[in-house]
Amino acid sequence: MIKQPIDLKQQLSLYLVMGSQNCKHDPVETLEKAIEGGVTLFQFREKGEGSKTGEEKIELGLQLKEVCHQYDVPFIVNDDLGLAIELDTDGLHIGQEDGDMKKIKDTLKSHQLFGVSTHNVEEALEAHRIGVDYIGVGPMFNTTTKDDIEEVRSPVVIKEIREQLPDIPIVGIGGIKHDNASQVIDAGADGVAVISDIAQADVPMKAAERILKDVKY
Ligand SMILES: Cc1ncc(COP(=O)(O)OP(=O)(O)O)c(N)n1
Ligand SMILES: Cc1ncsc1CCOP(=O)(O)O
Ligand SMILES: [Mg+2]
Repeated sequence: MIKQPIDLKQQLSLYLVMGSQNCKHDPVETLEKAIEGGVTLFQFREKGEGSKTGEEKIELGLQLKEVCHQYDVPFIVNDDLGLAIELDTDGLHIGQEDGDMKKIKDTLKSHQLFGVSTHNVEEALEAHRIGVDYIGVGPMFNTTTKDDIEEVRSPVVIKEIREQLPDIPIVGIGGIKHDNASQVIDAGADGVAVISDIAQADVPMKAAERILKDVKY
């Protein structure tokens, strides 16, 4: 367990979401270099074609958690409540289809952050009512990284959610790159969540630095 963030909004600034299937280079090295480039939060999303399962997934999760903790970056796991408990992660991120939000929240330990994906104002209001720590909103732009995405929303949906929920920590996701990240921040997000622009980069540290320049806090 690491110290919980002093300011979660600040920790959301540059949220790297990644599994081994997303990486051009070795995932442990990719994460380390990306953190050196400024990544502030990490989500282990080992999912889809080419991803690891079973013991291999657990082993990689442990290695990535260790890297995160060397740099005081919280380690969040995607989808997998069992893994979040087993690895005693710093948090869990789930989507609308990933289970009963309230029950999952009640199962997590008090130090564990709870993030939920939302696509519109109604889902965001419900997540807020349940008491999630932050919401992911997307897809902001076109992406080929995830097959089963909902329709592209654009940063306008963040503006709408922000008007209703002035204080909730928000991170945008989906097709975010260095040349469009500022649109997401300008709409009211506290940060951007990124997969391919960092994990597929030739030099992940430079890619992270480049996006971070557009993310003010
Ligand atoms: C920060 C963040 N926001 C949204 C998502 C997407 O979650 P979900 O809709 O459950 O899809 P999968 O990632 O599980 O395929 C996310 N992972 N992180
Ligand atoms: C996990 C996820 N959820 C909504 S879009 C998306 C994929 C984001 O990947 P990329 O940053 O490569 O577009
Ligand atoms: Mg999910």
